[in-house]
Amino acid sequence: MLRTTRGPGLGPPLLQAALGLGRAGWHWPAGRAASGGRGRAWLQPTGRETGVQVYNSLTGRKEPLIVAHAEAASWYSCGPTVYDHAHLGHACSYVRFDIIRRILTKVFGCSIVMVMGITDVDDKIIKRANEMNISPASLASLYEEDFKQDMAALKVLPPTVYLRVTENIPQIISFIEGIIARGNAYSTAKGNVYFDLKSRGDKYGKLVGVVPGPVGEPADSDKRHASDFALWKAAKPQEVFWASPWGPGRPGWHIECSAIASMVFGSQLDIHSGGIDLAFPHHENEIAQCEVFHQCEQWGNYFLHSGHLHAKGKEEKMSKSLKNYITIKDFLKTFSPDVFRFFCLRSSYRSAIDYSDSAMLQAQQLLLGLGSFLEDARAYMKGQLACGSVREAMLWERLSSTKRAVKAALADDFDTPRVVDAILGLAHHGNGQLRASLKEPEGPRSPAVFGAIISYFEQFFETVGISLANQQYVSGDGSEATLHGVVDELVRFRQKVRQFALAMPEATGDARRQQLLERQPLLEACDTLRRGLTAHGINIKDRSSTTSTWELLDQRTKDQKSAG
Ligand SMILES: Nc1ncnc2c1ncn2[C@@H]1O[C@H](COP(=O)(O)OP(=O)(O)OP(=O)(O)O)[C@@H](O)[C@H]1O
Ligand SMILES: [Zn+2]
Repeated sequence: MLRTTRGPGLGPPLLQAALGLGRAGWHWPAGRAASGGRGRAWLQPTGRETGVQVYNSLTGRKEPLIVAHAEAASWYSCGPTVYDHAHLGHACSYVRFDIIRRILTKVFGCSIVMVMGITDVDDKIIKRANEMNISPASLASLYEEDFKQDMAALKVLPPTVYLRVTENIPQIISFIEGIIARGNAYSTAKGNVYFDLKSRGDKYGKLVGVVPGPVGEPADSDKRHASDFALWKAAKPQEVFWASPWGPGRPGWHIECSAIASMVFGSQLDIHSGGIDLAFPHHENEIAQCEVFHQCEQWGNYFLHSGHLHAKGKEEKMSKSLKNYITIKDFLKTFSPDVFRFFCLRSSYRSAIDYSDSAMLQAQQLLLGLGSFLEDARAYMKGQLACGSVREAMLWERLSSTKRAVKAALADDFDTPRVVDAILGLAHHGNGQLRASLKEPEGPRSPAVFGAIISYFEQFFETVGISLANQQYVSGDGSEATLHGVVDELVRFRQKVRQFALAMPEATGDARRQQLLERQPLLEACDTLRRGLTAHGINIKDRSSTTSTWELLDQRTKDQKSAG
C-alpha cells in the first residue's frame, strides 16, 4: 500500500490546514454538526440509485449516489485558469476524477454529461500577458490548447463540452442581474457588484461551515461588508473589459462557474468536482449564488473534492506560485501516463498524496509485473510455457472473489487502493501457479482459467484507462501488423539458431569441446540480437532451449532497459 501523508476527509481542522486557514479572517462555528452544514440538512435527491456510496462534502460523510435522470448524470467540473503550463497537481485532480467518471460509466452504467468551465480571463492571466507583451486572449488560448494536449497525453477523457468564460459574458451578466433582482447583491458607484453575504443569513457555509469574519480589505474598498465577494469587477486602466449595466469590467471568479453550470443544467446539478482548495470559498460562493438565483433549496447535490498532490515531505500543495511544481510535459519525458494513473489509483482520490520519483518507480515496477504476468499467462495458454498441473479450482475461486471485492470497493467511494490490492493479489496467485506448473512439466493443463484472468485484467485496466503493453495490439494503419510479422520471423530464425547452438553435440572428447567452442559465437550473436532489439522496444524472452517469445515495451520502459 502506498503511504499517504494526510488522511481523507474534509473536517474543519483538515480543511483549515489545507487552505492555510485558522489564522485571522475565518472561524468555524462551535459545535457544528457532522452533516448538513450551518444552515440546513442535506436533502437526499430522488432519481436513479447508482449503487455507489460517495463521500459528499456537503454532509461530511458517505451518501448513496442518486442521480436525478436515469439517462445521464449532470457533472460540473471547475476547469483550469489558463495562464501557464499545467503541473502534476492539476494532473492529479483531473486524472483522479477521470478514473471516477470512467468507473461510474463503465462499472455502474451511469452515463455522464460533463461540463468544464475554462477561466480564460483573470488577474493572473492579465499579469502574465502584460509581462509577455501579448494580449490576455492570446495567452489564454495558448495555454488552453496546451492544457487540452496535456490532458489528452494523460488519457483524461475530454468533458462533453468546454465552456470559456469570455464566450459567455452576456449570460454571466444576466446571472448577476438575477441575483441583484432577488436582493442578494448590490452595485457600487465605482462600477463593482458584490454578493451581499449578510442577506444569505446562516444559509451561507453549508458546504464547509466557514463563516467569514473580518478580512484585511484595502482602505478604498467599496464593499458594504468586508466579507462580501465580487460578482463583477470594474475595469482598471489598461485592463481588458466588457460593457455591462454597471460600466466596463469583467466577471469575478465564482460567478463564472455558477452561470456556466446553470446555462447547461439549470437549477439542478448532480455532481460538482474540484480540488480541495476549491471547497472554500469558491464552491461555497457558487452555492450561495446559484441557490439565490434559482431560488432553490439545494442546487448541487454532491460535492466531490480531491486531495492535494504535495512535493514529498512538504506541507504545501504543488503549485505554480510556490514554484515547487513539475510540469506534466516534463514528467511524461520520464514516465508513461499509465504509471501516473496507477500511482493515482494506489491512493484514495480524497487523500493528500506525496509526489516522489521512488513512488513513481514503484508504480512502474508493479505495472511491469502485471504486464509480464499477462504475457506469461498468454504464453502458457499457447503452450509456450512448460506445461504442468495448476490448482485450477482455486484460481477460478480467486478470480470470482476478486471480481466481487473490486466491485464492492469501487462502490464504496471509489476505494481504488483496495481495488489495486485485490488485483495484485490475483496476479500473485496466478504467477504462483505458473511457477508451480514449470516445476512439474507433465500433467493436465488449465489454459481457460488463465484466459479468464487475462480477459478480466484487460477489461479492468481498460476501464480505468491504463494500457498494459500488449503485443497482440495492432494499430489501424497496418504498420504494427507488419512490424509484428517481421519480428515473428526474426524471433523464429533466432530460435532455430539458438536451438542448434544449445543442442548437445554427438561427438565426445576433444571433438565435442571443439564443436561447443565453434557454436559459442552463435549464442553470443543471439544475445546481441536480443539486447539490440530491446533498444527498439522489443523484449525477447527465452522460455526454454526451444521456445522464445517476445513483447513490445513502451517507450519509457525501453529507454530504461537499454540504459540499464
Ligand atoms: N497540487 C495540487 N494537487 C491537487 N489538485 C490541484 C493542485 N493544484 C491545483 N489543483 C486543482 O487543479 C484544478 C485547477 O486549478 P487552477 O487552474 O485553479 O490552479 P491553481 O490551484 O491556481 O494552481 P496554481 O496554484 O499552481 O496556480 C483545481 O481543481 C485545483 O484544485
Ligand atoms: Zn469553479
